[in-house]
Amino acid sequence: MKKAVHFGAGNIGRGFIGLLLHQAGYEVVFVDVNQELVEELQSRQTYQVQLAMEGAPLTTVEGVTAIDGRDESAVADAIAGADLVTTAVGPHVLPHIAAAIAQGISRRIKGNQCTLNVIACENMIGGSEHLKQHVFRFLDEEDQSRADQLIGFPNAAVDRIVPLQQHEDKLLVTVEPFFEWVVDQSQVIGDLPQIEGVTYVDSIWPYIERKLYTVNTGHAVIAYLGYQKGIATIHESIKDDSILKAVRGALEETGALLEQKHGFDKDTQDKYREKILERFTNPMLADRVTRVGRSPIRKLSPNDRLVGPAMQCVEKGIVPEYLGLAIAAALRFDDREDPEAVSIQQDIQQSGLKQALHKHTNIPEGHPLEAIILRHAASL
Ligand SMILES: NC(=O)c1ccc[n+]([C@@H]2O[C@H](COP(=O)([O-])OP(=O)(O)OC[C@H]3O[C@@H](n4cnc5c(N)ncnc54)[C@H](O)[C@@H]3O)[C@@H](O)[C@H]2O)c1
Ligand SMILES: O=P(O)(O)OC[C@@H](O)[C@@H](O)[C@H](O)[C@H](O)CO
Repeated sequence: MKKAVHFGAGNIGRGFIGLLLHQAGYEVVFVDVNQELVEELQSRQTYQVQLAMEGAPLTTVEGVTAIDGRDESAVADAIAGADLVTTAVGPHVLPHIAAAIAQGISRRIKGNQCTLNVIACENMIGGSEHLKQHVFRFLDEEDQSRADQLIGFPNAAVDRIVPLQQHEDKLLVTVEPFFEWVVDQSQVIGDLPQIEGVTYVDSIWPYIERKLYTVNTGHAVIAYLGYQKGIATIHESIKDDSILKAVRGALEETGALLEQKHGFDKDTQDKYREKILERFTNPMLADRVTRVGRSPIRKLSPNDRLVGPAMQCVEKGIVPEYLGLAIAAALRFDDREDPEAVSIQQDIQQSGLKQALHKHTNIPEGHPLEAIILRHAASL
């Protein structure tokens, strides 16, 4: 049986990647640092996935196990014998799993010449390449040159809304019915992993930008504006007329950018946007605005879903009015449970909103986007 090592037994790990890998005939070994999750997976070796729709049956994922991520040697052993490695840990965690992956690669290339692909399934542009850079820091020159020939790090875009789980069964995971997993085949080394549900494309760039700047931009606009209005969930927030207007406005801005940049035709992009807005209305997900708005420092960073497209819009002559509104709302996101939100609020208190804006977004002083954001921030 083929073996896949998957880092992150959380929502996307169990509810999407683990499920598809299992259905493709892989034995899935999860790596996680959450001891409770690891022990449950080790003892039960099975879990269930539930679709967020009326009357949907449960799908059982069997033959899984887990390794504690702190046991680097055990993780490296698993990688040495794996056919595929995937991750869904969050972008900021990738540097922390790099040492174990490097150790596994090093053991593996000394023992065999089999190719391996490592796919980061994170909401970020160039996630697998980014992971590769971290992994290569732990390899000597000889291993680096062999790894370059044997180990692929194909970039990917993953899309499936998986909210925070609140079941008595700690492993049960509720997911939306829709999913999309796109992988850059030009970066795969060896045979393409055969996984039903994975779409291989020649260049991932347009797909990841379209996903991040539509699904995640739209999600962020709703989350930050919903939070400002004291609304708890995404599906309730999108019922508010002013929020619906703002998310449509922001997605028209990113849509115009994507059309100019990647040549997506307007009709296709309009249909894509409407499908996504419909996904956000699913009440059975009960997806909290605090989950979707989580980690605002990451979400306000220059290459992420708000500032990234807003800056590019300005360059292309598109006025990012609604993106600017969402950036202002993100700066006002003061969820005390979120360490990044707390840190931004401290910066605002100490140095003022304008300084905090520059620090977290890298938007230059005097840039047209600055004025749009400050105007909206003053009225929130
Ligand atoms: N939830 C979604 O709707 C969704 C959809 C698409 C993509 N994503 C992306 O998937 C990634 C994971 O998101 P999630 O919602 O599943 O988060 P999550 O918090 O549910 O899962 C992350 C898991 O990673 C584990 N982890 C943390 N540090 C680790 C380490 N050093 N080694 C191994 N495991 C570690 C955590 O314990 C947790 O179980 C993120 O990049 C997210 O943007 C999420
Ligand atoms: O996971 P994040 O924090 O990057 O973004 C929050 C949500 O927008 C995200 O998890 C979506 O649910 C997901 O990307 C849908 O595919």
